[in-house]
Amino acid sequence: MDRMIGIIGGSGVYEISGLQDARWQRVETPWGAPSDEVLTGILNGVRMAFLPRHGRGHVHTPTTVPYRANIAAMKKLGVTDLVAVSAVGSLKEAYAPGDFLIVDQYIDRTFAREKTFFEPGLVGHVSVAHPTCARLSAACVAAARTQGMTVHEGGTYVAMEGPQFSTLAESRLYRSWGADVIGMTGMPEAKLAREAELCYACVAMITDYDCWHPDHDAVDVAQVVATAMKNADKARGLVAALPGLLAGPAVDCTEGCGHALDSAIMTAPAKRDPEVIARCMPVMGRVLKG
Ligand SMILES: CSC[C@H]1O[C@H](OP(=O)(O)O)[C@H](O)[C@@H]1O
Ligand SMILES: Nc1ncnc2[nH]cnc12
Repeated sequence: MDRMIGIIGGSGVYEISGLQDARWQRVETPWGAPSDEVLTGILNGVRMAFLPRHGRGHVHTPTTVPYRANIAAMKKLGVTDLVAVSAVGSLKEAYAPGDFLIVDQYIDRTFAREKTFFEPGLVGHVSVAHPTCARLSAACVAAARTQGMTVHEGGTYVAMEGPQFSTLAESRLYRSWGADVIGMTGMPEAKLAREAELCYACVAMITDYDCWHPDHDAVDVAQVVATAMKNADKARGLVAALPGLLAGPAVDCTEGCGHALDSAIMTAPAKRDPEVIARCMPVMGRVLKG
């Protein structure tokens, strides 16, 4: 099998263009339906799957996005390399609206979401010390450079519950922690991708200065949408450059993403719940089979 690229599109990115044999298809998972149908097709010889995170027309709040179904749908379609595109606020002067940042760390402040595929009857713990795939992230940086984009390599994303934007005190607190950008959807997406043994990278599109910057108005949806629209073509250019950088057979990722579950499962085989095993098979089949 060859590598397959999955794209989860964030606010302002509800489709990708240029796919051969493009079709929107329904995918069902044990965790229900994903945010929308998935657009599949071929781009420059590489199989692609695109899913708008909030659904076409933006129907899901950051809390109600069906994160488990989204990751499971990508896995089920055969995706090996999953790139998330996310609109974010900047927490640093040097990261200006219109710039892109390839995230490599997260602070997870979300609290009202299902964050794991594991459940009683099948308990496991994966490492998220390095929550993104360095190989895939490097490809995203290279793809951004082919488009002449201003791209920052590595940075910490604060995932907040939302849907309200931050208070000034919160924004200042996150800055004091040294975080770089803030958004509402990066978690639990990255954690679930790790449990599903997918390579995951996050292309953060900076749309605003949140509310801490003395020279800029506090963020509102109009600002986010205007900057996202202005930069959507750049994001699409980055996506179009990925197949040329990632094409090839689906050999094990050098970063070990495809083996995240090797020593993760704690529940003794005799104590595992067959129903839970059946449910988790589409995402953890590699270690649950046999
Ligand atoms: C439209 S402003 C807030 C909204 O935008 C970001 O979405 P995404 O991460 O899917 O690009 C942010 O996380 C919020 O969900
Ligand atoms: N300032 C901000 N806070 C949270 N999510 C965002 N998405 C885009 N800008 C944001």
